[in-house]
Amino acid sequence: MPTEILLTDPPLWLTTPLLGEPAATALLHTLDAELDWQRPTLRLYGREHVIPRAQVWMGDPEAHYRYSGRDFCPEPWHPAVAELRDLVIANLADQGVQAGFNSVLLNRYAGGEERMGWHSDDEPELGPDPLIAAVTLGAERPLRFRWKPGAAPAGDAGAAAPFNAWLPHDSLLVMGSGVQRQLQHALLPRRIPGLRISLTFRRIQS
Ligand SMILES: O=C(O)CCC(=O)C(=O)O
Ligand SMILES: [Fe+2]
Repeated sequence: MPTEILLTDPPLWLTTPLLGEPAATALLHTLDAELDWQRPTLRLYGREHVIPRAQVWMGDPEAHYRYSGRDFCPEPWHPAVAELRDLVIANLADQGVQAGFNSVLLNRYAGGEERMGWHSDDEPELGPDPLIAAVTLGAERPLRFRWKPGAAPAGDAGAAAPFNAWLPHDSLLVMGSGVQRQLQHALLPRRIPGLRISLTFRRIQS
């Protein structure tokens, strides 16, 4: 499986394809049809906002998670998601990376206007230095990265600039050690039509 290295320090890389066809497209439709997609409201600066996407939180029963001030209890693993989790773990093992995931946040973007704002996946439950594996199915959109203040690599100005990681259908983006500490990422609205579902596998420490 071809791998494209986006950053070496901290490590950020993209592997495509992951499942191959027709499996990847079949999985997109299975998840779209069979999951109980939720649009919770979040409190931001004292006001309630419906999130601009839909989501499902899934995982082992003990993998509780606080996100934007709310406590999420995971849904049990859908068999297709559990199978994908194991494939991602095997793919990482092939690349010499030991990883275990007890939970996944699934995000469903109905079209280009749906989005996720700037953040790092740095909640305390994830531990000091999480490895997060993000699978994309459906429309190809860019995940935008920007360096946190003081974290950008020294040297030429280009290395410190924000950049896009284009995430094609059936791809695996790995955010390794230091990515959450040094960078933020966002899925910004773009005039790119089509359904996209992402699965960000994580390990919650208990
Ligand atoms: O949809 C994406 O690719 C990004 C999702 C993400 O950043 C997250 O689930 O924390
Ligand atoms: Fe994220």
